[in-house]
Amino acid sequence: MTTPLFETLCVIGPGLIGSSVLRRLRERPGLVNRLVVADRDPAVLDRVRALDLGDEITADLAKAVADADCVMLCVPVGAIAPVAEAIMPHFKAGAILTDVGSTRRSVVDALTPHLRDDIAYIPAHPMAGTEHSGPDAGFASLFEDRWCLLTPDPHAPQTDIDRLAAFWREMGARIRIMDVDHHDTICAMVSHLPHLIAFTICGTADTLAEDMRAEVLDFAASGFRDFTRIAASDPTMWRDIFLNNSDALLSVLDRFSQDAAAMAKAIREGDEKTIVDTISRGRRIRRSLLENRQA
Ligand SMILES: NC(=O)C1=CN([C@@H]2O[C@H](COP(=O)(O)OP(=O)(O)OC[C@H]3O[C@@H](n4cnc5c(N)ncnc54)[C@H](O)[C@@H]3O)[C@@H](O)[C@H]2O)C=CC1
Ligand SMILES: O=C(O)C(=O)Cc1ccc(O)cc1
Repeated sequence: MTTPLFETLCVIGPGLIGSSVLRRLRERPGLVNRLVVADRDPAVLDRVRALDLGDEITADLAKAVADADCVMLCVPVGAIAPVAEAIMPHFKAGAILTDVGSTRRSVVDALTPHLRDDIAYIPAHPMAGTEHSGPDAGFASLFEDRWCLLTPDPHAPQTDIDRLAAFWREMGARIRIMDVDHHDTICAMVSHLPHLIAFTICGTADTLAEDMRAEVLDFAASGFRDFTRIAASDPTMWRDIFLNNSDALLSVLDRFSQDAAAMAKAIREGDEKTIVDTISRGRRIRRSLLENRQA
C-alpha cells in the first residue's frame, strides 16, 4: 500500500477534464483517499453520482474545499479567478490550489491578488482533450503520453510542485514546468490558432450559397472533416480562451495571415518552389510528430 499523494482531493467542474481525472483515480484507488466533487450545475452532479466518480458530491463549493489538501478547478477559463476568489477563505492552511485552464496570464493576474500566503497556487494544463464536454465525455486514458504544463506561482513551495507533478505523472502525463507568458505563446500557436482556423473555415463553408453548401457537406473529404471535429468544440470554453489569450493569439494570427498571403502570392504567380517548400515543411512536421508518437 503506497502513501496517498493527497488525503482529500476536491475537483470543481467535473466535465471532460475533471471527470477524466476522477476516472483515472477510481482506477488507482491508492493515490487519493477521498474524492470530493463540486459543480454549480445539479444535472452535472447527478451524472457524477450515477457514474460513481466521487465520495462526496455537492453544489456547496465552500464546503467542498474545506478539508481538501488539493483543490483542482476544471471550470472554463473565465470562471477560474471568480471561483478561486469565492472559495479562498474556506481553504485549509497549506493546501494546493491548481487549475487545468487552457490560458494563463489573465487568470494569474486576476487571481494572485486574492491568493492567501498559506496556499500554493500551481496551475497545471494538460495538453489533451477532445471536442466533447461534460462528465460523460471523460475517459481514464485521456492524459496518457500527453504533456502537462505546470506554471507555478513563484511562492509555491518546491515540495508542493513535486507533489502535483507526481500526481500528473500518475495520470499518465509528461511534465514540463514553464513561465506563464511562454505557456500562452506556445498554446496560442499549437492549440488556439488551429481552433480559430477550424471555426472560421466551417463558417466560410457555411456562408457559401445554399446549393453549394449541401455539396460541401455531402462531398466533405477527410481534410474538411478533420476541421469539423475541432470546430465541434464547446463555444463557452473557446470564447473564454480567445478572450483571455488575445495578445498571444492575435500575434500568431498575424504571422499566419502573412504566411497565408505569401502562399496566395505563390499560387497567383505560379511559384512552384514556394508552394512545394511550404507543403514539404508541413509533411516534415507531421512525420516528426509520428516518430515521437504524438499524432
Ligand atoms: N476540453 C478540452 O479539450 C480541454 C480543456 N481544458 C480546460 O479545462 C477546463 C475545463 O474544460 P472541460 O472539461 O472541457 O469543460 P466542461 O464544459 O466539460 O466542464 C466544465 C464544468 O465546469 C462547470 N462550471 C462552469 N462554471 C462553473 C462555476 N462558476 N462554478 C462551478 N462549476 C462551474 C460546468 O457546469 C461543467 O460541469 C477549461 O478551463 C478548459 O480551458 C484543458 C485542456 C483540454
Ligand atoms: O481536441 C483537440 O484537438 C484539442 O486540441 C484539445 C485541447 C483543447 C484545449 C486545450 O487547452 C488542450 C487540448
